[in-house]
Amino acid sequence: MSLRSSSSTTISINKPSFQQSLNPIPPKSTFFRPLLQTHMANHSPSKQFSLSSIKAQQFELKDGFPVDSDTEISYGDALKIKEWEVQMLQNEVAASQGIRIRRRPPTGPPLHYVGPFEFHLQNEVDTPRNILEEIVWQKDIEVSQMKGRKPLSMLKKILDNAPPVRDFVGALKAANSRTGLPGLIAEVKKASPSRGVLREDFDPVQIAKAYEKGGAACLSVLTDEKYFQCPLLCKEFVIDAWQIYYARVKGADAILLIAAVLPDLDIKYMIKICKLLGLAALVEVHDEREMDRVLEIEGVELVGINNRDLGTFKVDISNTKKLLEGERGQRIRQKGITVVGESGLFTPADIAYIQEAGVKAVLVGESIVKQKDPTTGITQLFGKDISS
Ligand SMILES: O=C(O)c1ccccc1NCC(=O)[C@H](O)[C@H](O)COP(=O)(O)O
Repeated sequence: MSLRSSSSTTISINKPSFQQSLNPIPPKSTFFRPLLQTHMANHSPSKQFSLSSIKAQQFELKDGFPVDSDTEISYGDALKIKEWEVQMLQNEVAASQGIRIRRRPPTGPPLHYVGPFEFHLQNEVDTPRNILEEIVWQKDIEVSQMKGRKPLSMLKKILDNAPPVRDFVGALKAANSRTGLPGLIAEVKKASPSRGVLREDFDPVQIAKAYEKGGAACLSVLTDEKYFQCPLLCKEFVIDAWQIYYARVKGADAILLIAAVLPDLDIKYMIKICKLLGLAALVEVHDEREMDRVLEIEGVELVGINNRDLGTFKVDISNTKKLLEGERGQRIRQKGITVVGESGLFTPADIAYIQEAGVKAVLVGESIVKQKDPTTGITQLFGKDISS
């Protein structure tokens, strides 16, 4: 749409400027409620715009620069601007915590709009900067659509029909005590953004059964119907509390929370929901700053150190060691946190290396899912049979 100022300069706002694939429906700000509520209380449209004659700050261009003017715009547009501002505020808060992944803007930013924040080039704002950001923006659309089909109220009604939660952390600890090796979370995945297709003949049930036979303590899969004895991690890009309920309804026993994506308040809130539902939360970090943030959050029992940088795909297993060294490592042990070493583990030497660093569990995908027989793949990975 466009606004026409008194000097008849046309200024476009809310232009559908996203990549086509990212723009089928208007997303909603569903999360970060405390912040959003505070922000909306201070900036509520009802405070700034009357319903009958809605006035908003607007801009005409003079010598190419925006100039405030008092003109009428629709209530809907005013709300869209607010929603966009709140989203930008969320990104600002996340950035202050070192989170480089931004949440998808609710609409294209108004061109030349100067709100509480200043914007620069349009492309900086409406184009994902790396694969993880793209995944998260796509997830926003997916979750909005799924929530439309299965609202939270509906999920809550069928929550009791879900199978009982199995003890995810307990299973890892038990495997560690039994074998003297890190408990294995075996990942069922057909492909990944960094490695492409890993297995053409992909039968998730057969692979999961082979993992179980090979001695996996837990399984990591995309949310699916439950077929297995092992506790299941729903390996998802969780950005909305709704996904946690959905995972539980589908039989998950644990979910993944990625610190590179979620601000502290979101992680705290989601951990509370996990506890309410009896789920374990695997909180994933990649660097020291993320680890330090997570160590400040109460109730974290399971931390995954991802050796893969999800922005660049670079894998370095010494990352696990680095994050478990010195005072930080001591703090983790004092807190009784179970640490999972994730990604890039291919050989018994790799397992020994990160076990030495202090992990009690590992999350492994590629090296075992690619094997013709994943059961044998597990034995080869650990250098011995860990099934009994
Ligand atoms: O694996 C990817 O390419 C990837 C890209 C973007 C986001 C997440 C991604 N993977 C998730 C994981 O971290 C791994 O699936 C998991 O840790 C197992 O790793 P691996 O044993 O190296 O398959």
